[in-house]
Amino acid sequence: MQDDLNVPAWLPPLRLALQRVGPGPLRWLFCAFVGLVCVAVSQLLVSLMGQGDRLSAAVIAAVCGLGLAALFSASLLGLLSHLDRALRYSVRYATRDSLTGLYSRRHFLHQVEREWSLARRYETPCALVLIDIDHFKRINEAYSSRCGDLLLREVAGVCGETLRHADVLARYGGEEFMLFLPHTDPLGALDVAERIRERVERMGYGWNGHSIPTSVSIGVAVLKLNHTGLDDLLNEAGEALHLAKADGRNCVRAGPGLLPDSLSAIRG
Ligand SMILES: Nc1nc2c(ncn2[C@@H]2O[C@H](COP(=O)(O)OP(=O)(O)OP(=O)(O)O)[C@@H](O)[C@H]2O)c(=O)[nH]1
Repeated sequence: MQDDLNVPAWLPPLRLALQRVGPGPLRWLFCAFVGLVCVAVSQLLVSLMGQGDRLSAAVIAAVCGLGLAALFSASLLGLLSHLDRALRYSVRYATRDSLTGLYSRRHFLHQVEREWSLARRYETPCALVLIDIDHFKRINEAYSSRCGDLLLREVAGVCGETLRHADVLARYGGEEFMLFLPHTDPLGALDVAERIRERVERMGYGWNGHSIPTSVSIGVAVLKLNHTGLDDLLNEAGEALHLAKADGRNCVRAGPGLLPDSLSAIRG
């Protein structure tokens, strides 16, 4: 899913143009401009005082005018380029988690609230998948929090590996990831969750020569007719995750009423 960048369409071509000119030529342009202004002012003064050659003074003044226009354009491009970069930077930091590069919780909720309303209005299926790394505290304590940080990045990468364009993945909390799947029925959502669980189990994370067995517990919930807000879906995903933890971790559990009992527990 794309960021809401809100960058005007004319900014990128301008930025490209400025990048082509580059900072070095811009500096030379500025020096040339200052030189031209000096010459122009002196020639205009000479011309106004009725001395010297009026034609050459006018030509020099015109050249200076062009130089001024060129410099003004270049400065404007520079300024726009800076603004564009600053805008992209601030959008990225407002919407992304700095460690994993995934969406932040706030941005996720903002995006998903809209998607959830659409799904409810048009009665299309959608699902929430809550993913939590097992025994993460132990890993932090045994191998350092740097090791934990890198593990978070790895798991984020695995979670994002097979997503569709419309799916929304976020770092939801410390060692928790949340995945919203629009247009996805319960079996589809359970399938995605199980694939993520398997991939994490197989990813083979290592730290300083130690192999660290890694697993995730996953709770899955889907939109139901009796849901009145996104919170209902979030709560059900949370409940399913608790079930997965209580059932020994490294497994996927479905939220209440999502599937018949015989199907609601998938063990990895
Ligand atoms: N390295 C690192 N650790 C974090 C980060 N955010 C939260 N944590 C740690 O994650 C740990 C989460 O611990 P718990 O909530 O007990 O979960 P757990 O140890 O995974 O236990 P279960 O979920 O029950 O399997 C805490 O020790 C937090 O300090 C982070 O950004 N980096």
